[in-house]
Amino acid sequence: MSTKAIVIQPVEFFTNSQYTLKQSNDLSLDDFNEWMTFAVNTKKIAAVDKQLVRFFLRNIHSSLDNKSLITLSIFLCFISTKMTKGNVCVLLKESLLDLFDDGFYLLLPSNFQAVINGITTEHILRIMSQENLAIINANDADWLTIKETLQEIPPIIVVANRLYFQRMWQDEYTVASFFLKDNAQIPPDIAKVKSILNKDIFVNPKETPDRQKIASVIALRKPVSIISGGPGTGKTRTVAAILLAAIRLNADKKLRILLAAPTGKAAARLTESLLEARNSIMMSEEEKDKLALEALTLHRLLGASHLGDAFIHNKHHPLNGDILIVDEASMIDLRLMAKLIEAIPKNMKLILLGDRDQLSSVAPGRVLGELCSYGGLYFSEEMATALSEVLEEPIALFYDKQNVLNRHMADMIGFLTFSRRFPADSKIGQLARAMNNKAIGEIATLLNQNECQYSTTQQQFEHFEAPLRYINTNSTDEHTLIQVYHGLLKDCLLGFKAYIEEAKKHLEFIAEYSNSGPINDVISAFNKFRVLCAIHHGPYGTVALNQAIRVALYEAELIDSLKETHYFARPILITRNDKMLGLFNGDIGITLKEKETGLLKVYFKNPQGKIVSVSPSRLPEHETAFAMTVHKSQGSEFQHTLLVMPSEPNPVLTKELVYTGVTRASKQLTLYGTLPIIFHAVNHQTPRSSGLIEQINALTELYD
Ligand SMILES: Nc1ncnc2c1ncn2[C@@H]1O[C@H](COP(=O)(O)OP(=O)(O)OP(=O)(O)O)[C@@H](O)[C@H]1O
Repeated sequence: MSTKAIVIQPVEFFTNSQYTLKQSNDLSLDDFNEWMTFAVNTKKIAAVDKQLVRFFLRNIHSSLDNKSLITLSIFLCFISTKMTKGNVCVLLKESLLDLFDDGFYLLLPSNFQAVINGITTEHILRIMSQENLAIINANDADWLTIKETLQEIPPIIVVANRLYFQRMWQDEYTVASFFLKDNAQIPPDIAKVKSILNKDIFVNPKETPDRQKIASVIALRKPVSIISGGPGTGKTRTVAAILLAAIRLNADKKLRILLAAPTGKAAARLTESLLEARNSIMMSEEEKDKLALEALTLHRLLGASHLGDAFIHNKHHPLNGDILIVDEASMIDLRLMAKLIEAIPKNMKLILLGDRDQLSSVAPGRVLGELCSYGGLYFSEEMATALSEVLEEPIALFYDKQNVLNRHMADMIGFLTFSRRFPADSKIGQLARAMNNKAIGEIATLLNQNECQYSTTQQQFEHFEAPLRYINTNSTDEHTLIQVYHGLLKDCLLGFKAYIEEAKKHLEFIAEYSNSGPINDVISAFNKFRVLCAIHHGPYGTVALNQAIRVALYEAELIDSLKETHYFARPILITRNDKMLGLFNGDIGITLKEKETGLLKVYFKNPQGKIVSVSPSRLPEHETAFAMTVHKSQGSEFQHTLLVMPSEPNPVLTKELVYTGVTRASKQLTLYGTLPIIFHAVNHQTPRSSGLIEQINALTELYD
């Protein structure tokens, strides 16, 4: 590798342009529209927020006065911004001033701030109700009982203090009622379950009680179940056990088993892990063949059409199968969960797998996390009896009547807690657990003990091979900051070197994309190391780092182009679905040269393990992927993850984000950041408003 100096590129920072306040006491709706246009252009609100306000105002029929129209517009704009931030509903407060306290108020020019002064939320809701834009209900039960009689449902629904867009409420209702559906499936004989699970499947448990066995009994007995656990806690192994037990319980019929995950990468990992899991359980060759299953993306499973967001499989045309396993369920947003649920026939068993502590979906909802809040080590009397029968442990261990929060829900949730990937002495595991528990002192001790210093002789941070490295980026000294950036780029060079050398080694062999062996090797080499950032912008964001890594690779003569947009070994991250090409948001491809033509092609491995190639000019929206956001890394893991935190606090910094970033590392984690920023993140949880729990509770009361 060349020892030439690394050139650090200037970093672009987001600059705010100014909005000129119109000096008028007689504000009109046009003025608010003008402000919204400015706010969209300066990325203070999304274009969809503006469109939504205009859409609603078109449906106003009476002649509201100017002030009411402006106030209503501001309110609508506010609720739209909340929904675009991932909330399913808005939790209402008494006055608009209180309601807007999360920063929206400060976005507004002072003239508009003055307009909403003293206005109560009730006043706005009354206007919306009069205009037939909203229906107001005192509580969930009210709404559930009158829902059936309504001919036309207005676009906004208010239940107790929660305001929804109608579609969101409907999706939440679909999800809530699905999880409470009657058990139309007859649970298998518990004695048979016991003999099957205890024979070869679960031997020598690593913990007492054996939570993998508990989760298996739950999944075999309930039509819908959730298995949540951190990395390496045996979710896939438990699924293999459940499927094998189901096959043995149904020896007389051919079970139709479906596997799916939200992204292509997660689907490919599920296929691979399940194939691997078969080797850790004693089974016949015939049973092994039955478990050689291929996972699909959820979109493919449901049959995404080339037009619009409708699916081929829905309540009128449900899926065909007996058991459906969906992995990485924390990534499923409310909308997709509702669509999935609608496509599930009555006799199909659904098992959701995921890690409740990971980042939620980008779109509204935190479905898995919320559902998991019902789980624990307590069950209804019926389930507790079944469990103690199979586990041969006293019932008192599992059944404490006082603790049953909601027996319908608790009975379908199994938590796995023993991580085989991160045993007690694993530093990555210790850090992840400390972050999850918000154990600030423990985090500080772990990071301080593993802090690495810059070696001026080697011009890099020491101990590149260590399992946990912390590099403190906190400094006001320019020289130190430059050194940190140098060290960071040197780490990137060391991390990506093996991948680029692998790509170069095969340069002559990649004759065509059907020759998948070498391409697989290059993709695997790339997947061993990754830079993850919390954000896009700033010196420690993906944009600046991708640019700087490219320059560093060029300076080290690992890549030979600095000018062209597309270049040999450029990793590509797809950011927009292209159904025609079969490429989806989150897919990663590698730019290589086709030997025969000498042309660059981007090679992707699809969830079925096939290599597909696309000319760079035909790629849908994409970015460089040396550095990517933690959000985009969900469902993947890398041997060595280099996690880079920003130097300033940011609303995206949450406990779920750092936990997800840290747990993407399977063997080595290098963390660039500062303790105050890491503590700031750990102390913030993803703020998402939803009424899923309230709806489930209200429905439980109705059903009971
Ligand atoms: N009961 C068990 N007996 C033996 N090995 C097990 C058992 N449970 C899990 N393992 C092993 O532990 C490792 C992790 O298990 P698994 O892949 O099922 O975890 P996971 O929770 O699905 O991981 P991921 O976070 O990658 O999704 C695998 O090598 C698996 O074979």
